[in-house]
Amino acid sequence: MSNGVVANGASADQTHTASQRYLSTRGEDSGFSFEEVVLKGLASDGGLYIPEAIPSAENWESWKDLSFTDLAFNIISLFVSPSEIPSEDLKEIINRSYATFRADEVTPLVNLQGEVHLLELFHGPTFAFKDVALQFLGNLFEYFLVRRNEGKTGRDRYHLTVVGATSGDTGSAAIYGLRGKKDVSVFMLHPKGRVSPVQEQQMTTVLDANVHNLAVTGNFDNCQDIVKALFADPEINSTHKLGAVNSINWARILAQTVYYFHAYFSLLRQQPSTFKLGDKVRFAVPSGNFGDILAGYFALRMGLPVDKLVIATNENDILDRFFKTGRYEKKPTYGSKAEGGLEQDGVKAHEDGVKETLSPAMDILVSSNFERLLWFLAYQFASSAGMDDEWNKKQAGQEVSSWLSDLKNKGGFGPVYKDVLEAARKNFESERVSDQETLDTIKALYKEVGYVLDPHTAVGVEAARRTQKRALAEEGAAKHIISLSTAHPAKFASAVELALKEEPEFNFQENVLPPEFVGLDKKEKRVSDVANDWKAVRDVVRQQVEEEFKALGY
Ligand SMILES: Cc1ncc(COP(=O)(O)O)c(C=O)c1O
Ligand SMILES: N[C@@H](CCOP(=O)(O)O)C(=O)O
Repeated sequence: MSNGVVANGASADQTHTASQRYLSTRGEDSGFSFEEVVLKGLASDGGLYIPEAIPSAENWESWKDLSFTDLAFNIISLFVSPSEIPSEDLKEIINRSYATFRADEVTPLVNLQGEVHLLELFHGPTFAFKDVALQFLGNLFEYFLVRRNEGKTGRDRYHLTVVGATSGDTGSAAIYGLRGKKDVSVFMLHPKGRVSPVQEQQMTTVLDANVHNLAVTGNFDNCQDIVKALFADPEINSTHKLGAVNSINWARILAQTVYYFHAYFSLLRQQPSTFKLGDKVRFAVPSGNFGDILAGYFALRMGLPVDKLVIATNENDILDRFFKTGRYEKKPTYGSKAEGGLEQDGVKAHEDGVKETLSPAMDILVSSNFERLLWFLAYQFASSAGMDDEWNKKQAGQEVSSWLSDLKNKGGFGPVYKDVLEAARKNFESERVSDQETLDTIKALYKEVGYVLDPHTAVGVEAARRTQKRALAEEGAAKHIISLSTAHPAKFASAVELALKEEPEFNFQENVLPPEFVGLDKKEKRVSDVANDWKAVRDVVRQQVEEEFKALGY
C-alpha cells in the first residue's frame, strides 16, 4: 500500500476528471472525491452521490479477453483518480476482493435455454450477488481507514460506524465483507421474521466483536427509513462517523457495473456464430432497490451495446407501475380482488402496503437507487433547454428534490413529463411477475433443463422469457438476453421446495444444498431486538460501540 498520497478527506481537485468527482442528486453538494463519497455514503442533503459525468469506455472492445479482475481495474479506474488510490493499490484491492470467490471467472455466464443466458452472481462467500460489491467495499473501507489512522491511537482513530438495512442478502454480504476489520463497527437492521432462515443464520452466527445484528419490528422499508434518519441526524453522524453499505453507497453500483461488461464478453466467446462484437444484448434484472439494474444503466451509458434493461419486479411493483404510468407511488392504487382491484393470487399484503412474496429480498415499497436514474433523466430534460451545464445540473437537482419531497410527504409523485418517461423507456422496459408465475418458472426450468432457480432469479427469467416472446413476435427472431441470477437457490429453500415438491427426482439436500450451509442452524447466534424507532436504534448503536471501545481498551 502506498503512503498517504492524498490528504485525509481531500475534496476532488484538478487531478480528478469529471467522472472522478461526485455530486449529490439533490443538488446542494458537489466536488467530492471518491474517498469522501465512499466513506460518507449518503450526501448531507439526503441525496445520493453520482459522478459529475459518465465516462465513455472508449476502447471497451479491446477489453474482451481480460480477466474479471483486469476488467474491474479498467472500469473502476475511470471513476477513481490515481491521486486517491494509486493504480498498484487499486489492483491489489480488486485482486484480494475476488480471490474469495468460488468460481475462477467470478461471475460465470451459463446458457439456460435457447437465447436465454444466466449470469451467475452467487459464487461469493454468502451466495448472493451482493458479495461482488461488498467484498470490494469492505477492502476499500479498510484501505482508507488504514491511511487515515496512521500514527493515531485509541479514540483519536477514525472509527467508521456502518449502519445498513437488509432484507437478508446485503446484511450477510456486508457482514462477511467487514467482519473483524479494524476501525469499523457494522450494524445491520433486518425486519424481524421477514428474512429467510438461511439469511438469518448467515447474519447472526457471525460473532466477531465488530458485528451487530438488529432485528427490527417492522418491514424492510422501516429499516431503510431508520438508516436514513440516522444519517440525517447531525449528532450521531458526527460523533460516530456513519458509513453505508447499502446500494446508496456509490461503490456498490460501481463494482456491479463490471459484470455487465464481463457477461457481454462471455457471451461473445460462447456464441461466436450468432453474437458479434458490437451486437446489442438485453439484460433482465430482478429488481428491488434498483441498484443492480442501475449498474447496467451505467454500463450502457459508458458504451456497452445494450438494447434494453428489463426491470423484473415481484408484486411489490412500484417500478413496474412507474414505467407503465409515469407515476411513482408508494401505495398501489389498486386494492384486493374483492374490491374490484388488481391484487393477484391471494398474496398477503401488510397494512403498510408491502406484500410478502416468495422473493422476499425484493419486498420493497420504495427503490432507493431510482433517485439516481431520476437525476439523469431530469438532467437530460434540462439539457434540452439550451442553457449551460451548471444550470442543467442545478435544475436536475431541484427537480429530484421536489419529486422526492412529494414522495415523502404525499406518498408519490407524477406523472412525470412525457419526455422524461419516454427517455426512461428508451433504455428500460418492465415486467411484473406474480408468485404463481415465479413458482411456475422454477418448475418449468427444472423440468425443461434441470436447472434449479432461486425465486428472485426466477422473476428475472420469467421477465426474460416474456421479452423474448415479444421480440420473436415483433421482429421475427429471438435475441440473446442475459438474465441476472442474484442468489443461490439454497438461500430460499421454502420457495424452491414449494415449486419442486412434486418432482419425483428432486432432492433439495442432494441437488441444491451447498456444504457451507450444513449445520448453520446449530451455530451460536447473536442478535438484538429493537423497536421500529430510529431513536431507539441510535441508543443501541451508541451503547454497543461504547462496549466495543471499552473491550479494545480505548
Ligand atoms: C437475491 C436478490 N435478488 C434481487 C435483489 C434486488 O436487487 P436491487 O435491490 O439491487 O434491485 C436483491 C436485493 O437487493 C436480492 O437480494
Ligand atoms: N434486497 C436487499 C435490500 C437492500 O438493498 P441494497 O442493495 O440497497 O443494499 C437486501 O438483500 O438486503
